[in-house]
Amino acid sequence: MSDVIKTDVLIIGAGPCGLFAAFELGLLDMKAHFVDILDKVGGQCAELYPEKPIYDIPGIPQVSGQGLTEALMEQIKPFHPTFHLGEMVETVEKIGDPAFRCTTDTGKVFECKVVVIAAGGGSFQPKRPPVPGIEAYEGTSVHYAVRKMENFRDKNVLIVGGGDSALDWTLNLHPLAKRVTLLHRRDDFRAAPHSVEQMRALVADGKMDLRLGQVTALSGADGQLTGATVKGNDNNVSEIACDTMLPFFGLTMKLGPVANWGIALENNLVPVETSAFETNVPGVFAIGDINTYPGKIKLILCGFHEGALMSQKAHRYVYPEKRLVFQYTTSSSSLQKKLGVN
Ligand SMILES: Cc1cc2nc3c(=O)[nH]c(=O)nc-3n(C[C@H](O)[C@H](O)[C@H](O)COP(=O)(O)OP(=O)(O)OC[C@H]3O[C@@H](n4cnc5c(N)ncnc54)[C@H](O)[C@@H]3O)c2cc1C
Repeated sequence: MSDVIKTDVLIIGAGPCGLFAAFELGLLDMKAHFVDILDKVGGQCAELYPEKPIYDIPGIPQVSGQGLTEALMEQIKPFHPTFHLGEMVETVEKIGDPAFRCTTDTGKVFECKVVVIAAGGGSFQPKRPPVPGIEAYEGTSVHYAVRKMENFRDKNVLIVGGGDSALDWTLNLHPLAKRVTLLHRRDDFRAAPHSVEQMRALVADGKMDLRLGQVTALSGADGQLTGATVKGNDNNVSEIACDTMLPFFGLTMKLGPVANWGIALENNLVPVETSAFETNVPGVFAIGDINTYPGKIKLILCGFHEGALMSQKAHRYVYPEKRLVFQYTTSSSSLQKKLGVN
């Protein structure tokens, strides 16, 4: 077993509600670690609408999804939360009263007093392209994310898609890979225009290939890809030699492993009581889009409120011997000291 990471609170999901919870926990001296399946923080705000303006964050008339994420990161800085990105919490196991052991898909192990499920709509999961038999190559030759660029050195890489991820990885991997081919179903890309221009310049210089069409079959053996059959827009069928394929067809949200943690669920949401947003398992809380209770609305501001109330109850589990005295940040010198604003 890898070294166990001990923390007061493990927050599963670094969306806006999880991020703000670290602030409320920090004010009450609780240290938080985050795990998020995405390789960035901000949840839906950063992944689904980074540039769209949000108009209903209290006191902020207008802020973009990315702007809100950055502001929340700035706000929680004094509490130095630790982020484990690109990892999914797979198991949550009760080991005390309350105490939990949580493991991720990369084998990290956490032990904590309190678990905060801030998993939004669940885990963002890559959409699988409709290619027969693709499952046999997943994890060996077909990858839906680039965790380590070095793994693609000297590979014959086929990147499929026409959005930002496809274009970004085309540009990032082409200096490293033996050859990169970008395949998209039409000669029209949804990615940032300057990335598209850079890609076209590389194609013009003969440094990479661009093909139009769709993958209809894969060839190889024992999980090792050797080629992809492509039906071109002109209906011609051809073979692209490749040992690695990276399809970027977007993300869907699935509840994922939350369903296996022994927590009561209701229509794929986690029912909570509304004084602290605790689940049916004492010490496990659910805040933000993942929870449900009478009157729930899926707004970021509701998740912020839930994080504040959750922290009060979490304090009882982390510091059972300490009495909590309510304080305002405006007037408490002790809170201001924690925030470094004295
Ligand atoms: C287009 C659009 C516009 C919107 N506009 C507004 C608006 O104007 N105002 C407003 O208030 N709300 C708006 N919303 C809703 C708002 O974005 C959500 O309410 C908010 O993001 C919920 O935050 P969260 O922290 O609960 O979850 P999320 O933002 O969904 O984040 C959850 C995180 O948990 C991670 N995760 C899930 N399962 C696991 C696991 N097992 N292990 C590790 N990580 C995991 C996910 O990867 C994700 O990053 C909008 C949503 C969309 C899609």
